[in-house]
Amino acid sequence: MADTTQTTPPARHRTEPTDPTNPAAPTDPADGSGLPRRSVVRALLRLWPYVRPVRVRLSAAAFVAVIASCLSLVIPLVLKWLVDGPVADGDPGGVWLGAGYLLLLGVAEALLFGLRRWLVSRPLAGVEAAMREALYRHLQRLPVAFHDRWPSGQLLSRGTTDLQTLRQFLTFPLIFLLVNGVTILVGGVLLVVQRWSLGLVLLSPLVPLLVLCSLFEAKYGRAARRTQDQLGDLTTVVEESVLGIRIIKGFGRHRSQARAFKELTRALRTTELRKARLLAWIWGVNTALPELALGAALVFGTVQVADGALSAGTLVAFLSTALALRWPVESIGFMLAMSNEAAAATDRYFEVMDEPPVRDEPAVRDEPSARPEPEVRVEPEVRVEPEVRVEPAVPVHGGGPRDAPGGLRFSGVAFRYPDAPPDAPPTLKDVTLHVRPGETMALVGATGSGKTTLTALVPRLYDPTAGRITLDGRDLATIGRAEARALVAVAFEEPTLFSATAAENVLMGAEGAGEAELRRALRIAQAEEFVAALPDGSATQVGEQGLSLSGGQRQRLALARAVVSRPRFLILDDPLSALDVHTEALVEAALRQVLSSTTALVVAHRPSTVLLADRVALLSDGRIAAVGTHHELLRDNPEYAALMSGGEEGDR
Ligand SMILES: Nc1ncnc2c1ncn2[C@@H]1O[C@H](COP(=O)(O)OP(=O)(O)OP(=O)(O)O)[C@@H](O)[C@H]1O
Repeated sequence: MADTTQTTPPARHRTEPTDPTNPAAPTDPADGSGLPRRSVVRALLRLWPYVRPVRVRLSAAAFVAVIASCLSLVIPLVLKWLVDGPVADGDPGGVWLGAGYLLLLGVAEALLFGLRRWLVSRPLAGVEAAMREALYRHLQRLPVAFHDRWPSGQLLSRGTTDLQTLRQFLTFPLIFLLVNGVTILVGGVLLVVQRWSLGLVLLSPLVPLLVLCSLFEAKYGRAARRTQDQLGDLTTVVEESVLGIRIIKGFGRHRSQARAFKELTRALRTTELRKARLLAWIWGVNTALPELALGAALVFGTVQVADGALSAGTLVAFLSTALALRWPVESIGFMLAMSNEAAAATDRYFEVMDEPPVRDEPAVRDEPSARPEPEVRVEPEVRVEPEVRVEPAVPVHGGGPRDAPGGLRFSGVAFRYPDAPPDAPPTLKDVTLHVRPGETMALVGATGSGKTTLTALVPRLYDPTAGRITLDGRDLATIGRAEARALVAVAFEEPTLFSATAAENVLMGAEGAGEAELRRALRIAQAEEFVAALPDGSATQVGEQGLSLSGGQRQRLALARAVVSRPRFLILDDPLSALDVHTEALVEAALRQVLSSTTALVVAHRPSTVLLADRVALLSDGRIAAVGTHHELLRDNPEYAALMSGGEEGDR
């Protein structure tokens, strides 16, 4: 087989025709797509680890199919015997016997093809399931940065349509390319043996067909890849439209959204039509050239029979063999098309599978020498505001001495998103902050200042690019991700609920937690009452497939999930933003009990949330610009006062 395409692995712009990861990849200028080409066989060979467990069944199915196909070549030989023997001799008994043989051969062929399908159906469905499971498992282990980069539709289409394409390839073209190849070879030998001169006439289109097929394959491969990418883009748009249906309707954007969708479907249709044209072209060529050769052989053979140089039976057998080879030859274009689609699907599948997963092991070993030195990047012209380190006016819950080793400590932490533009400054430049054991620290900053980014470093959703974070004196880089996530619980402003019951959603936060813990967590999050009022209480299905909950109800369930495990460290990213003032006050009162035994970092936008905290840290320009109590910062820090202005009224 010749070549197919491979485009750029990840991409927000899936159908961009360039491959930045491989600028030297050869392209086919004639195609005009600029897409690089890649060996179909090399791509498909990567399926071997998944196909290996079913290799015996697959080989047996191929063997059975080859036998069935070759049986069809025996039929012309029986015909020859029938025409030259019983028919020529006027022997009705012999004719009935011949008809019986033909019927037997036909039935045997049908049974064998049925057996082939039975042999492969179940194991290949298993291969598809195993590949899908492997993809899902791998997606769970890929870093958050990967998911930031990849559109969800591209991942969805890889896990659905691409894997379906692969199963179809393994069920049909993989076996039939072999079967057809063997049938054409055996049939060709039979033709030449029966009458070499006629055989050569019939086989004369072979070389031009091979050349045309390889041309077809190269072009079709690129179109196949493009279609699958466009399908992924389309899936992304559909998914976003469904998830954002309220926004689309609310802003009356359904027309523009429909227009954008139409453009994508048009682009997909254009590529599909290109594929159809290519397929029609190769199908036409694969039919016309052999038919022309067959016509020529028929004329040539008839002349030979008329001259008495050839028996009528031999000509009938010859033509029957030629007709038996029609389908194997005609279908080659179709088989190549499916193989190219499978190769493109394989490439797309392994683009994700080849992404390195996050390893659940410490980034560095717990040796002082192995720890990365905090990289303090302070540009001389940028003045860092001195930290207002004033002892809290209110007593710190369970607080230790000022420089106790425990708690949560950031030392010279810097962070840049992996997909940030190269000239963009890092999101966090030099964050140094100590949240004492048992202390609740509010994190305040202008929008986009990096608060969410900083909190995401604690459960190791991302690792800092420089500097160090310690949990109770232990370097986070020396703690495995699983352990870090057992120590740290998080609740985000955007509460995500899964298609599961309310109880299951909450208990996701603590392995092995029971009913008592569930009740306690729901009580703290002020969710007990509304959960009890759900049709099946905490056993009510919520999330995407379940009952729709209000934003505040979702936030409270997410908060319950964060506190259910009584975490050592709690990270809350503005988790009360959707609550009314009254409920917020109740949640805060209950949270205070939890927070007194937990070291917490709470992103806050409103003074009411800030007042939950013992102290407040102001994040500005990628650094902690000030630390103090709410009132101290209000008094001493104009930036903080500006951020908090307007929210004071009504707060305690
Ligand atoms: N995945 C990402 N890749 C690249 N840049 C990102 C990514 N996520 C966030 N950013 C950028 O990092 C900066 C800080 O974002 P972050 O969400 O941490 O801010 P924030 O202080 O939490 O904002 P807000 O108060 O509005 O929630 C922003 O400029 C944002 O554009």
